[in-house]
Amino acid sequence: MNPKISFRGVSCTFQLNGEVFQALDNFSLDVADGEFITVVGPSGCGKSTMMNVAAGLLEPTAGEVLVEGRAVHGPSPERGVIFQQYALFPWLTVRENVAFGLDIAKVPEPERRRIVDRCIDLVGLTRFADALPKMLSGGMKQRCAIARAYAVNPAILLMDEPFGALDALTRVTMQDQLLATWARDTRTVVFITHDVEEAVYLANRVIVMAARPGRLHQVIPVDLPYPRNEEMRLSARFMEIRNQVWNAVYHQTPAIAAQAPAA
Ligand SMILES: Nc1ncnc2c1ncn2[C@@H]1O[C@H](COP(=O)(O)OP(=O)(O)OP(=O)(O)O)[C@@H](O)[C@H]1O
Repeated sequence: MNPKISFRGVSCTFQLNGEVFQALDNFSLDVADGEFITVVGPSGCGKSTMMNVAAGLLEPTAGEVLVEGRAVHGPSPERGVIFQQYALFPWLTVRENVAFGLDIAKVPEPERRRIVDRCIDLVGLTRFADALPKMLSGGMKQRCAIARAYAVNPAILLMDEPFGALDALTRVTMQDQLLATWARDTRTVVFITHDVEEAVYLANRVIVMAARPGRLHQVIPVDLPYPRNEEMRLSARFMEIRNQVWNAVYHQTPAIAAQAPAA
């Protein structure tokens, strides 16, 4: 079967203080339709750069990203993007923020209301539907951003550390909600995280990147069945894969190993 997303030899360079800096070097990866992949790696290894190319927000210096065989040259509603910074419109309520993409797509009113209510409910913000973003906590803002991305029902979700700013409990709940949504309504997901356990818990495959230059380091399949649950986090197999990902991330080089947090 043809991949949903295909990174083909993607390289990105930036000019930094008059010098050429290689943020991503010859990155190639196929992502299958409906696959959930997570991306981990040391800071500065090009994770966001890779995602920005897939989102169509950045043109690569070499190579290309194909979606269903078509080259990406700009953003598209088929690719929903969620960043750690919530990027909500401060003057719109939660409901209006979530409805934003549907307004642009001219989805008629009864249908729009149904979708907005469902997405707000999915992220647990029903009581705050008429609140402005300034009245929400960080976690609630992020849930609103996620509801907004879900509302336009993109075939591909590109998520750049979406749960990074959430407290531990909200984060675990959001992981389960994301997997439940994905199981009901399968999309292709590319999810960047710094959290190795989160990477293993969510993914079909964990992509480990390396830095200087940013590149693909290892692809680690996660052979745990779905639906995943809290008990699995304590299973021997989960710990085994988690340790494999941990070693791939933090023992790439002695310099990175020296900075590694306690395992
Ligand atoms: N627009 C830019 N101009 C110059 N350098 C850039 C630009 N964007 C990214 N870089 C550099 O490219 C490298 C990769 O950045 P990127 O944000 O993709 O890494 P990352 O793996 O997502 O990092 P982190 O985990 O810290 O978020 C970094 O060294 C960064 O400083």
